[in-house]
Amino acid sequence: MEMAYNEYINEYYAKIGQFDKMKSPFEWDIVTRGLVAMTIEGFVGFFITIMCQYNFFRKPQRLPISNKPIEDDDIDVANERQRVLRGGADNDMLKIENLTKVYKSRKMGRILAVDRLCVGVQPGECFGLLGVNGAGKTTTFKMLTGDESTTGGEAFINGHSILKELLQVQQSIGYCPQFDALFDELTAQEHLELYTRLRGIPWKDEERVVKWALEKLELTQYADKPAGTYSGGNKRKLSTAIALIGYPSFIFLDEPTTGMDPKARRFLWNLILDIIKTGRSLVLTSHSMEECEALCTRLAIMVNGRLKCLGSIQHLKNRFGDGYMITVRMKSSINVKEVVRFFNRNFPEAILKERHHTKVQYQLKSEQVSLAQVFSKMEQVVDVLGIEDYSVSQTTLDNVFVNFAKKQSDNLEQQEANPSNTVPSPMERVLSLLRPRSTPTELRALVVEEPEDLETDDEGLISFEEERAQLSFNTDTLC
Ligand SMILES: Nc1ncnc2c1ncn2[C@@H]1O[C@H](COP(=O)(O)OP(=O)(O)OP(=O)(O)O)[C@@H](O)[C@H]1O
Repeated sequence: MEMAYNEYINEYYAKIGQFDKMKSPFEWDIVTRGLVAMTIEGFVGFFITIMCQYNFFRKPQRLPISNKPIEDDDIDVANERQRVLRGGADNDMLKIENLTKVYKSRKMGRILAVDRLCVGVQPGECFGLLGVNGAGKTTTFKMLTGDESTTGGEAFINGHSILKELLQVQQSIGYCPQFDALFDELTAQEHLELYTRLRGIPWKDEERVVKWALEKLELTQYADKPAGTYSGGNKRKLSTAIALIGYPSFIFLDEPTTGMDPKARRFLWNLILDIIKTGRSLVLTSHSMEECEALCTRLAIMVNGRLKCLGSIQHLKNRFGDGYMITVRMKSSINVKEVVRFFNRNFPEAILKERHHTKVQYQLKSEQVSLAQVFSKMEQVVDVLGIEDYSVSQTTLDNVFVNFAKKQSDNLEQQEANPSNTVPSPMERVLSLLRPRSTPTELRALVVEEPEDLETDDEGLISFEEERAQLSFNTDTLC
């Protein structure tokens, strides 16, 4: 603007013949001043960015975590923990040892997002990480990919530590984040070119790799359109294509098929199956049980940051969902009580799973009653109880998931129930300094037995419960 204005004034002076008043655009107060300021700003900004990247300003505090078994762990989860901690997973592509993350936020207080996660993923495995919203899946991914710092524990990808060799880890992984990290103005072609260069793919191979990725994800027709104009499904495809660039040996896909149409979804599933066949490994999060059934060789369900069950799909169904689900739909809600009474009398072992306006659902173990008995008893009362229709099905992965999902506590609910977590007024802050600190809600439940002597420094062998107690007294220093 200043150059243009100066040019305009110069033209005027030239017209009236006052050539001595004309100024060069490079004079200090016209452009040079701005250029110098921008140069300094550029260097300072770059320096600050580098310092932030390497956590120069604030080193995340880490907690030593004991390798003791956790009492209420499920048997499969406990076995996996033992396998990992005793070195049985040393040859796995991914080894996670007691990975823990505590977030500290002004509004919510401290949140234990991931709690002592232990798991190993073998070569050629597609491992599914399931859980309701807020269970801690994305946080786990972020820690493994270096997006977030870890509060405790360690993980190895391809034998490289995420704490000490993050660069090597990042070179061997592909990551499709939950929210598309795309530049709206760049086209698919430009995105892929950018990532092939970041991945260090030789210039001569760039064109071939980009073409391969575009074709593999069926994005060729959108190659030259800006990503900002893509549909949700196509954005996911592009994010997945970016994750596959450079033939990474380990791939993290965070809800990759969200928003994709059924055809595109199946296409991606086939692609994932092809990847596994090449001996590479994959960790996947999804809210689609159908997807997990189609892809996952093993899966785990996460609740409140902890693994609640782990194993192959068939194993989980056998352990947690064995039996039948009987769904009864009534003509009117008046008969619901009658149906409940009928079940209590005839199938006393049946567990009431759901009860709605005109619908009830019961679960029955298959060894408790045969299918023939179920049908014969139901047929006798269809008309008497005013049953519109009923169905008997084997329990699905959905049922298993819903059972666990019910156990997830909602942080927001806790937050509302605990007014001490809300933002305090300045006066309250001053008063709180005079009061002894209380344990925040999220961690209070876990601080079951407070250690008698918190000062004990047992060379890093402090138990996790003690560590949590310490944590509660040490609010300000946590990252
Ligand atoms: N940056 C953050 N600061 C504070 N709390 C956070 C932050 N990120 C996540 N959380 C909290 O950590 C917990 C786990 O969140 P996370 O995003 O890992 O869940 P998720 O299982 O991936 O859920 P979704 O299925 O919705 O993606 C939640 O309670 C969430 O509120």
